[in-house]
Order: sequence, then structure tokens, then C-alpha cells
Amino acid sequence: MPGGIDPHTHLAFEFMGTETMDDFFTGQAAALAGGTTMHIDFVIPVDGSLTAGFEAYEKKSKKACMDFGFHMAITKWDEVVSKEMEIMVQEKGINSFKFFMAYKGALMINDDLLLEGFKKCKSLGALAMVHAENGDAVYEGQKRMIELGITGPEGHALSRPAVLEGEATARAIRLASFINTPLYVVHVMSIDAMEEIAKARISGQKVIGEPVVSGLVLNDSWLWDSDFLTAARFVMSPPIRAAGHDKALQAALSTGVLQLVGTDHCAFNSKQKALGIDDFRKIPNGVNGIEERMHLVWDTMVESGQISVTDYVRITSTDCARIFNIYPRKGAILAGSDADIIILNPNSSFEISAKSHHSRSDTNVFEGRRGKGKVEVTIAGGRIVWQNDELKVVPGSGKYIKLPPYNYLFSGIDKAEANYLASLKAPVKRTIISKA
Ligand SMILES: NC(=O)NCCC(=O)O
Ligand SMILES: [Zn+2]
Repeated sequence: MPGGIDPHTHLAFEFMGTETMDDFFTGQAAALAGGTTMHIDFVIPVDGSLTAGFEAYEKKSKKACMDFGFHMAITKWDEVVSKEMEIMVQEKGINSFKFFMAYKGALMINDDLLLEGFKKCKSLGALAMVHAENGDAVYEGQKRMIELGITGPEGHALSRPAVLEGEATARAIRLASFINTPLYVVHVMSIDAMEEIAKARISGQKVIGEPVVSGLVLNDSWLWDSDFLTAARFVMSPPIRAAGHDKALQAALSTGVLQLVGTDHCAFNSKQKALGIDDFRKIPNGVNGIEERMHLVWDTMVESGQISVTDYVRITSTDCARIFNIYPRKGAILAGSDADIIILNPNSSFEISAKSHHSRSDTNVFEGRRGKGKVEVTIAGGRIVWQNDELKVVPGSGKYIKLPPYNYLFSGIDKAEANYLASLKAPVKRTIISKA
């Protein structure tokens, strides 16, 4: 089958340190062992500059061993950012921008910027993506937990309940509808958010919903563990939800309400997670997933009978290639495609552990999990890069893949725009008939 494409990784945060940076920039053993042959990572602007951010990431990725693309976060708004978005799309091969509706005081943007960003995305044929949580309410929730003396990792989940994810998802969907531009909701973690996406899609709106592997197979019970480091490793945003949300997200994926599976792979080691020992707000947000995604999605969705093998290929590879506009170069095994291929043995078993995984991180949120469906061979660009538990890569062989604008979601946008303008019946041509 075609190699996995992970639509949503966060491997490259500066402060993650050299161990986890290796997942992205050097060995990339975790991804390749996990059957992922391409991933799309987030570029955070450097000091607010998109160009500086792009250049820094480009430089660091010189030793990459697997293909990669970039999204870019928009964290402020002015004429320079607006112009830089044009350069990113038209010259640098970025066709999507992520807007953080949470992380107040850091990455968060308000509705004003969201509207400006959506308009700009539409004009460039770029896909607007949202991290959907109400950041102001989360901030309030965090204060409330601290006042109640709840300083541990459970405070993380309690401070940002599913209703705040549902609210922000609904708001982003409505604003995207108002602007008439497609929307991609990353890491959908709750029934609340999923139902908003379902409603929008039923109404004909172009909205893509991406659950991540952690949200599909885990629940929040670990956050109440009495061992701080065990609990802290599950801290991510939006939070991993109570049991029930996982099953509902699986059902939504199997029925096409949600479209493709990401990871938001953002692995921190124990030392980094320990930064929040006295205050959950200081625990770095993020969990692993890039090595586990293909295995766990097979086991949870195919082995359980919820989806077919064809659907598995679609949700782990083909739809991502289509949405980010690189199909059939990626996401297919066809003449002329990139020959990114994996051999997955459905009868082979796996057991996940930080002791045996290939990320340099010392923790794993899927610790102890067993299942069926193991990637045995990974081929990238026609070369075997993973076989018999051995990595065979050449540093620097990974290519930066430019992602062209105007994916299929944009077809018909101009007609919808024309219909909208026609429906206004305005401006009304007036004459002054009588004087008051
Ligand atoms: N998801 C998460 O907790 N970490 C990565 C940053 C983000 O996407 O919010
Ligand atoms: Zn996010």
C-alpha cells in the first residue's frame, strides 16, 4: 500500500531539544519504522517573521531522511505578514496556515485576526487550519483550577473541557462559512467538536476534520495517575477526553464524518514534562504518535472491522495527499508516483514501549499497548529504508515537497461567491422620488 502521510506534526519546536528533534531532522527512524514516508510539519514564525521561520526550518531540515512539507502558523497580523503569506504560497510551497484559537499570551489569535487570515487564505487558494479551543475561557479555567488547589496534570483536562473545543470549532466553522473559504480542523478530540463538523458537512460546507491517533485510542484516565510523570506524559491540547469520545471519533472516521488521521506528534521527554511538577500550566503540551499511527489505526479500525483496507489507505495516505494537493505524486501506487510504499503484515503483532520504540524520547503515551498489523518494510522513493527493524537511510535524502495552492476544496468557491453576490440584490439603485 502507499506510504503513510502524516498531515499534522509538530516535531520542530525549538525548545523540544536535540533528542526529539531527531524524530524530524536526522534519523527519522520513528516515522519510517511506523510506515510514514512523508509528514507535514508546522513552521512557527521566528519573531513574528514568516520568512525567517521558513528559512530557519529549511536550514535545519537539510539532513532529513524522509520527504516533508510545511504548514505555517499565523500568530499576528499586519501588512508584512499578509505579504509574507503571499510569498509563502507563491514561492515557497506552503498551501496551508494554522491559526491557534488557544494558548492565550503566546500563539493565540482573536476573531479579528482569524477573519483577516481566512480572507487571505481564500485569496491565495491556501487552506485555513484551526486549533479550536476558546483560549480566553481556557485561561479562566486554568485560573479556576489553581484557585481550587488543583495544580497537577488532571487540572489540564479540567481547565479546558470539551465544550470549549466545541465552541471554538463552531465559531471557526461559522467564520469560514461567512468568508466562504474551506476549513481544516486539526486534532479533533471531542464529540462536541466532531458534531459541529458533522453539521457543517451535512449543510454542504467544505470542512475537513482530522482526529489524531491519541484521541482515537486513549482516554483521560491516566491524567489522574498518582505518579506525576506518568500523568504528565498525557498532557496535550485539546486534552485527551473521557472514555466515550474515543469510540465516537472512531465511528465518525468510519462513516466519513471525519476524513483522515494525523498525529500532532510533539514528543517531549520526562525532563521536559517535569517542568510542570508544581503547575500543570508549565507542562509542555504534546504527545507522540508518528511511529504508532499506522499500527494503531490498523488495529483499532481495520482489525476491529470498523473500516475496510481501502478506507485505511484513504484515511492514512490518499486523502492527505489530495487535501494538500500532491496526489497522485503521493498517496498512490501508480506509474509516475513517488514509489513510497509500505508492506504491512496484518497477522504480525506489535507491542509498544518506550524501551523499544525508535523515537529518542524516553516516554510513550501508548506504553504497553499490543495489537495486530505491523509495518515490516518501508520503501521511500523506490529505496528500502526500513526492513528487519533496521533503518537504512542517507541523511539529506528527504526532499522538501512544495504543496501547490487551490486544492479540490476550492473548486466551486467562485460560483458560490457569484451566487452569494447575486443573492444580495444590492446595492439598490435609488432615486429620490419625493422630498420629505
Ligand atoms: N497539541 C499539543 O498539545 N501540542 C502541539 C501544539 C498544538 O498543536 O497545540
Ligand atoms: Zn494545535
